[in-house]
Amino acid sequence: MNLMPTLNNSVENQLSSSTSANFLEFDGVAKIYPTAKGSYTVLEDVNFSVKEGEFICVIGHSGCGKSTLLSMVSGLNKPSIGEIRLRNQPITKPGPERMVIFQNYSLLPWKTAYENVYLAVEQVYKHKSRQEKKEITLEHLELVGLSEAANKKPGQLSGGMKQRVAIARALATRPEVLIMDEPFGALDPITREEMQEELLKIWQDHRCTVLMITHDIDEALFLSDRLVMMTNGPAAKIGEIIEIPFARPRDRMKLMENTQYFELRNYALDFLYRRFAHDDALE
Ligand SMILES: Nc1ncnc2c1ncn2[C@@H]1O[C@H](COP(=O)(O)OP(=O)(O)OP(=O)(O)O)[C@@H](O)[C@H]1O
Repeated sequence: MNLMPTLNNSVENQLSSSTSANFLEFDGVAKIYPTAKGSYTVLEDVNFSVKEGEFICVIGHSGCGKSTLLSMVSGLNKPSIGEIRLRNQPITKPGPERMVIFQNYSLLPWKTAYENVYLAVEQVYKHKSRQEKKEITLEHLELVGLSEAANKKPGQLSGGMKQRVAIARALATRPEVLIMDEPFGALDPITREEMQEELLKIWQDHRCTVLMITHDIDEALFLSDRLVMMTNGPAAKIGEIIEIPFARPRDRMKLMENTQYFELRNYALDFLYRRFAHDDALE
């Protein structure tokens, strides 16, 4: 089968076709770190537009600059050249409309699940009453199936439950952009698949824009609308963008019966292991 209608091989085409979307735009972005040995260019000439409500996965070999790229969307890091704009406004600092979820959950270990979520709610909804903030917190713990565990501390929760708390905490602040840096990387394969399905359900209901780093091609094909594949660093760029055409809601078993799924999977594997092979093996 010819993959060409599905694969958008030209970053330039991608740009010209999506500039009208201009929800989130990467415009000539480069990141150069000063090091003891001189300047180190991590990312170079990244141009990319994301539509509102899209689910984007980013894949690439270890060290190519995926986290650096998304940390610039969060505002925790700044481009050295170019800019990233959200609704035409350059991103210069962190903001509650952009929330980040990390692999290691980053929960406060001495606070309960409820308190971890409540703290974020309190920071964003300063004008709301205590009762309203409580309701928002409980609603989001329920959303991720953790009402029963609200009073447990992170040390009493499994990895999947801790990541659910992190998702509840991020979503409770109603972000426009959810940035996820390998959120399920520390989970066992079964919990990981469960979390992917939960995330899709939540995303379908709440419809924020998601940017997610993953090392797992199957995860990317199951979750995303488009898969951004990075070239190797230094000076990594967007190599290719694959449009993932599968209808939603997605059913993992049905996807596995779809020959196009394996064609896309093989295409992505070929990109990573042959065309941009690297010493560090992906999963
Ligand atoms: N503050 C910094 N100063 C200098 N170099 C840095 C700094 N932060 C990151 N780097 C380097 O930038 C490169 C990209 O790092 P980054 O964490 O963005 O990659 P990544 O693709 O997310 O990697 P991984 O998949 O292993 O998490 C790496 O070589 C890293 O060592």
